[in-house]
Amino acid sequence: MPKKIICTLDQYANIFRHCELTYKQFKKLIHKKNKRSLNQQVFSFRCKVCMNHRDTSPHRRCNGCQDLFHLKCVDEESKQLCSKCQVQLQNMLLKLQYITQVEGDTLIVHECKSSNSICSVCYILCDENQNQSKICYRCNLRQHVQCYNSQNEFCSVCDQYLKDNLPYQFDTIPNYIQLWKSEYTCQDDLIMIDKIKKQNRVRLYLPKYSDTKEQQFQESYSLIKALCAKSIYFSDDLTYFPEDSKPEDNNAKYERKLEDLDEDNLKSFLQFKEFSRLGITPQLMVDFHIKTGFIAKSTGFIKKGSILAEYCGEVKKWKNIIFDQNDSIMELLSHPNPKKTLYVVPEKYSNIARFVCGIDNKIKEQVEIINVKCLRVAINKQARIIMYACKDIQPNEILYYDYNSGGKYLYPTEGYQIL
Ligand SMILES: C[S@@+](CC[C@H](N)C(=O)[O-])C[C@H]1O[C@@H](n2cnc3c(N)ncnc32)[C@H](O)[C@@H]1O
Repeated sequence: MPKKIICTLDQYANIFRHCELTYKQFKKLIHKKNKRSLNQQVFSFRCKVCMNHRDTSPHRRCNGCQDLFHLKCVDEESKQLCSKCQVQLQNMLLKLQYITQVEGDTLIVHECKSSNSICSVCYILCDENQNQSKICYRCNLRQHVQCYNSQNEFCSVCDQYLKDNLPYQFDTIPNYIQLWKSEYTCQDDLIMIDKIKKQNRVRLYLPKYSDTKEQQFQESYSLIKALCAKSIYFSDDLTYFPEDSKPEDNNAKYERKLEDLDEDNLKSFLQFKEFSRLGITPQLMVDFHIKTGFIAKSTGFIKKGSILAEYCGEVKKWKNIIFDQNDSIMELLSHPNPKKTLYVVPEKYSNIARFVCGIDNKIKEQVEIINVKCLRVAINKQARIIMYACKDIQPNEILYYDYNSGGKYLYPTEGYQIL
């Protein structure tokens, strides 16, 4: 029988604040998990909690995830950890030693190891075996169904956080995403260096954009919300953290197969970038699906050949992605020396492209629904990836792309399904 400890709610709160041993275990665990991406985070001087503020008010590094946060953005008593790690710590402590129950204003803590969790909203035990709880897609914590905001993919705490922190007007979105910009994101001028005589095999068009500001706002907002939920900053260009790669590593001469973008296609792409860099998407939005998480789908008719997005994220060499858990890796530049082959890894910086659903190309029905393809091109002598509609796309269609179309099977798609 597990040992029972009875304590008041105040004492309960203290258990989670002052359990030194488990706190250290937690720190070690999180530290291990983040060791690889630690250097990278040194460069992202953004508050982990409010995300969008770059002011120089007092800040510190979280002892858990090592990200920076403003002191003003966390509780007085818990200055060692950012708010996300605090909740994780609470749940982890619980999993290690306690199950709690509230009876009146008294809390009963059962001392035992358990796979159960407390609800991150009401702090009362959730039984994972009964279908009465859900996991929030932002904080990854479990909540009772009644504590969850059922209208939404997020728990009520995260939902409120996003409502309070995200822009609520279309005109404020470009300024908002400016705050997310990294100094390592390469926003180069796209210029036509040489006239390309040979036309590209695919004709790219500037897509149609929604007619009303309200609709455009819904689209951009859905993207920003999904990015924020996954702690990804918006970025519409490739990002080169010095410890991962340098822009010079992306030299199109290493890969002969890359096409230079012809004059008409470059023109369409330039026009497209003027909008997309401001966070304005073509008629696309990010929705949520219970089975796959976030998905990109159309909000209007999209003509075959329309540009949908540039595939953006951090650029990494093979050796830096080998142990990567990222689920959206895409090859950028195939180098004769495989160690120098470059990949786009949208882990911290990306755009709508990383929400495009994958398919399992061993299943015929799934291949048939592909409506997005990529054109891998050379612009300013650097490799870039442009996603475009490979067929007409009807309103409300989910976008599907074969992430293994390069034939290297880097991307696990077993068990994938059509939604
Ligand atoms: C490129 S990301 C797509 C965005 C992702 N859904 C998210 O919420 O961040 C790829 C991941 O989405 C999920 N996914 C995408 N397409 C899927 C499909 N057709 N069936 C099942 N899972 C899919 C898988 O978890 C995969 O690792």
